Amino acid sequence: MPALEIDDLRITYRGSRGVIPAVRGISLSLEPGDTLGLAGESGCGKSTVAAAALRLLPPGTEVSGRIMLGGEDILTMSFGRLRAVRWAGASIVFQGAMHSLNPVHRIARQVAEPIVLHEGVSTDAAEKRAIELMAQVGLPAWRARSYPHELSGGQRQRVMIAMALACSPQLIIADEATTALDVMIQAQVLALLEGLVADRNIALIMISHDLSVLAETCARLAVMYAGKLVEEGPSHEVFGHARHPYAQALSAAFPTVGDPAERRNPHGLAGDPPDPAALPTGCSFHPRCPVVMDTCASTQVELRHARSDWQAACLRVEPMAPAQPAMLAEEKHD
Ligand SMILES: Nc1ncnc2c1ncn2[C@@H]1O[C@H](COP(=O)(O)OP(=O)(O)OP(=O)(O)O)[C@@H](O)[C@H]1O
Repeated sequence: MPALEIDDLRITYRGSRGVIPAVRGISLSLEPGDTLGLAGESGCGKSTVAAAALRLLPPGTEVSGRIMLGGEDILTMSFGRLRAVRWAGASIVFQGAMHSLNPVHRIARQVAEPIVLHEGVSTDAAEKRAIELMAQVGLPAWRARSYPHELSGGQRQRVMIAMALACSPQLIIADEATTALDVMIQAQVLALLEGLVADRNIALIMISHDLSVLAETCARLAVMYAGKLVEEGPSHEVFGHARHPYAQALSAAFPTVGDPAERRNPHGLAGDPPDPAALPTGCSFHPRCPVVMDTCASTQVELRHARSDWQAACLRVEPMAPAQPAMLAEEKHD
């Protein structure tokens, strides 16, 4: 059973800024142990997808489609079940989550909190587990008695990862979890997270605007633009050999993992992403596309398979030929 299955997810915010269709029909599937990097410029809807996966969107937000976490429907489950699923079924490490540690409580107590809440064990037993978890994320036992302000940024982010792992979820979403850290520490924390999820067969979605970091950590990459996926495939193909011109531009903007000196204009493109409340017609990327064609302004392009494991939403991508009837007959015969 997939750890997470998202099917035709659509999310619209309604508020003082008007109607904002932030996510416009996204489908994703992750088996246990799968790692997926979700990339795209600011405002393309990455965090909205993450928040939806745990039903953390603001009240009044319109959501349609289906989000199945380990076979359970997140969008329709009761609040009681939802409380049980958060931390224990899936957990999110947000950008700057390290600032959300409670300054007046010692570290061990905070890591122990979800364990007490979800597993009903005593505080002492949970703190013992917390210290074991801290060792697994590379923090010495004596740090258990520290307060958050006594830890460096990297150490606090390790604490957040320990909390995310505490109740053995089947899915972890890391949303720009290491962006605030310096490059060396970022690499250490990412390697740690990668190892921990692999050991435990946890599915991981890692969100970043930096495609090179995602390609290093995740087996597959998905690139979002204006609320839609524009490309999805194996990391070693999408990073460096992308089919969609937007994914190509993102790859070119982050050519080398973790080397800020090599980073060119992070957009690598003229202009900005469109206002989600006033999207261009046809392909949303066409006004910025370096290889735009006349038909792009009038044609909505959905993801098409360039290969069985690789999809891109661009008219220039030659769709894979459909399987021949003779081959199908042979498969049936087998
Ligand atoms: N609570 C909200 N109310 C109204 N609009 C929102 C809300 N949260 C996000 N948005 C809008 O939805 C769109 C998608 O935002 P989202 O934060 O998901 O993008 P993102 O790709 O994660 O960007 P970033 O990398 O900057 O976090 C943006 O236009 C954003 O302004």
